[in-house]
Amino acid sequence: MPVNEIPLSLNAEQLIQKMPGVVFQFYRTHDGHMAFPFMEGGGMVLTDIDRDQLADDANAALEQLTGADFPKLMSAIERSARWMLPLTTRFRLALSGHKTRWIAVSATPEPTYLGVRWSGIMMDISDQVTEEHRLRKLCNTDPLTELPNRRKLMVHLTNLASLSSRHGTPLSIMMLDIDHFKQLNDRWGHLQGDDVLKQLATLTQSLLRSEDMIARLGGEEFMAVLPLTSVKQCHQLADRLRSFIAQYDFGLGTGQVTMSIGVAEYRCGEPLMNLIERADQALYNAKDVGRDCVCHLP
Ligand SMILES: Nc1nc2c(ncn2[C@@H]2O[C@H](COP(=O)(O)OP(=O)(O)OP(=O)(O)O)[C@@H](O)[C@H]2O)c(=O)[nH]1
Repeated sequence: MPVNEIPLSLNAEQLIQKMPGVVFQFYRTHDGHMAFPFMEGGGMVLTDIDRDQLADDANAALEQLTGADFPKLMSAIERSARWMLPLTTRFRLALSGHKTRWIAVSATPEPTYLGVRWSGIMMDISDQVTEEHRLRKLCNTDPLTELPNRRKLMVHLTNLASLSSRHGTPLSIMMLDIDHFKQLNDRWGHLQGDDVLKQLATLTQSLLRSEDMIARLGGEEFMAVLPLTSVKQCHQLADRLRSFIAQYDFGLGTGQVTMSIGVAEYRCGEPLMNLIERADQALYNAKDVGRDCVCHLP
């Protein structure tokens, strides 16, 4: 039978019931009253929702949205209403007995004498959001040590530098490099080398504050970013870290793994590359004067 002759088994209303999402109309009156006079469909979104209440008054239900999602949704609605632009946003919905679900909204506004009316759809996009989070983590994480990678660190450092410039607060970095790692690999094997990198990641993370970030830049090189820390404090901390590592066993016997560390403090408004180059140069000096030490440029 030709495709255009296949009979429709459902009318529009039945079709909406079978959709994996919700079709709705939403009003916001001039005095801020909100309501969903029409809301039909299938999928998770409608479980648990009192549609009669929403048809009457949606304010109370919307105010229960998780965390920052209520103000975010309200400002998206405001923007859409003001400029008559499509309303496109996402928010979390806590359904009792279920994990919090992510809902995507897409709706078209039109002015009415009462206020603004939107017609649109809502879909449960929780699986898609979980996948997005997984991919984002993958993009920002070093697979061997599970530390943040260079990309994540640079975003973090850029934000902290901007805060430091704005508030005049100190910000320092450490560039850390394992000494003679090639020899360690040659002597104990690459797998043991990998294990040292992993242990080092756990160790340094446990010795730093939770607001500090340590990232693996690649190979045997790491960088730590320390907000609200002067270069003097950073130097002291780096030396404590260095000394702890030099005395740590790593399963190879103490004294087998040492690190050289270069430290530098951010100068208000300077390009980040200058800061990184100073720490790098300090690290180079630390290697030059015999390794297992901390240096900073005068
Ligand atoms: N096991 C292991 N080794 C790595 C990894 N990434 C880089 N390396 C090794 O790290 C070694 C780094 O060697 P070099 O750059 O010569 O530095 P080094 O031997 O530490 O010497 P200095 O830094 O001058 O003290 C190389 O042999 C790399 O193969 C990794 O993920 N796992």
